[in-house]
Amino acid sequence: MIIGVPMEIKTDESRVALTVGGVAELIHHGHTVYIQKGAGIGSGFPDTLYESVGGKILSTIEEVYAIADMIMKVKEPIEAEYKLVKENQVIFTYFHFASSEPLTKAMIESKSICIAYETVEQADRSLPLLVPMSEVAGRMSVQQGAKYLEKPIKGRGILLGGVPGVQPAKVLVLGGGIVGKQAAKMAAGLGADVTIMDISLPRLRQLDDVMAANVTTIMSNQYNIEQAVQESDLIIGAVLIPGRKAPRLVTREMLKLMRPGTVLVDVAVDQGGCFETTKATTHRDPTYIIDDVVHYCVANMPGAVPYTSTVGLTNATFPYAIQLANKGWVKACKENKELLLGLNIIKGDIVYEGVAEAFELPYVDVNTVFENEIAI
Ligand SMILES: NC(=O)C1=CN([C@@H]2O[C@H](COP(=O)(O)OP(=O)(O)OC[C@H]3O[C@@H](n4cnc5c(N)ncnc54)[C@H](O)[C@@H]3O)[C@@H](O)[C@H]2O)C=CC1
Ligand SMILES: CC(=O)C(=O)O
Ligand SMILES: [Mg+2]
Repeated sequence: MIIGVPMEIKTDESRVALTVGGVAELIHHGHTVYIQKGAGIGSGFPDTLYESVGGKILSTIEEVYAIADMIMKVKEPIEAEYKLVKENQVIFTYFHFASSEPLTKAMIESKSICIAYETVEQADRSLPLLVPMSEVAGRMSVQQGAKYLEKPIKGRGILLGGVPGVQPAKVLVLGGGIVGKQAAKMAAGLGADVTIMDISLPRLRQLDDVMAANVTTIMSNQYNIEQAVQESDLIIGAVLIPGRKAPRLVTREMLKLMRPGTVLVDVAVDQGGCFETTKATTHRDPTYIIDDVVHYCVANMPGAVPYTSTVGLTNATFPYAIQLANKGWVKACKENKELLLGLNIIKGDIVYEGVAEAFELPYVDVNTVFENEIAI
């Protein structure tokens, strides 16, 4: 198979979809890998290193899309890339379709096969291709939150851990999954007074068992959230209902109850966000203020630490990529239930229910599509 790795062109996104080791392994299995010039530089992989293991460098993004049977990316195609995606081409990347109707419609029109990292799902319902980036974003959310709590950038002016004789900041984490757990660990490690809310009691039990004494677990409901936001300094949005739009837990009205300078970090922004006032921002211009409340809503947080994120991400994606390359998408997805759940759009049909529901578009059972594929 011919695999293409374009350079990420989302603002300040420096991750790349394959490491040099990954390229070497694909070539070892008989595949050809084209990498766009400079695609790996931000993650520490210069073109010469890719070439040293047999990777082929192409100068432009157009050439990469034109030649490849399968495109491996990190972030969803952005508008400039829509027209480059070809019929029957496999696109293996994060899509977060439920948060973007234009992207969904463009990929339907492209007639490509869209396999979304974020919906590949294991039998225990874990999301193996989201986990490593959620670990990064969870840890980063506290780093960013601490920074934006500083007064010169309009935060409350409070140090997360306080100092002896002074109370620490209060951190509220909405959603106690991967992002939430990592965020709580970091905030607790810095000495903050941390509360995690989740709707899953078993999850709250697990967290209670492993967290430090300065972390409290509370059931997530509208009343508890409304109470907690009033006394929190930093609120981290970390909820997820896989493949669907994030639930809006913090309303615009609730901002009025918060203290001026409260910082909201909405990690769930890539699924539409869990604050009503969330709108996606970029690393270059990461925050905005509404009602004196600082919002940080960067949809590709791990992109800012590509040395860590590229390796973390590709450690997880590579075992699936090699199956897609060796077997082709139909056989790979039929034989691997985890990959099957990654299929979101196939040649114009939406085969992931949450995405169809988000935009009230028709949903097609993936098995019907498979029957047609095999009949061809
Ligand atoms: N902005 C960025 O750069 C990044 C964003 N993310 C996003 O972060 C979000 C969280 O991801 P993970 O932690 O991996 O998901 P996860 O599935 O591990 O955890 C989500 C948690 O939210 C809980 N939840 C669902 N509804 C809730 C509610 N109403 N109240 C409280 N909790 C609720 C679930 O029970 C679950 O424990 C996702 O949208 C993911 O795409 C992940 C990585 C990077
Ligand atoms: C998960 C995701 O969207 C990211 O790592 O950018
Ligand atoms: Mg994202």
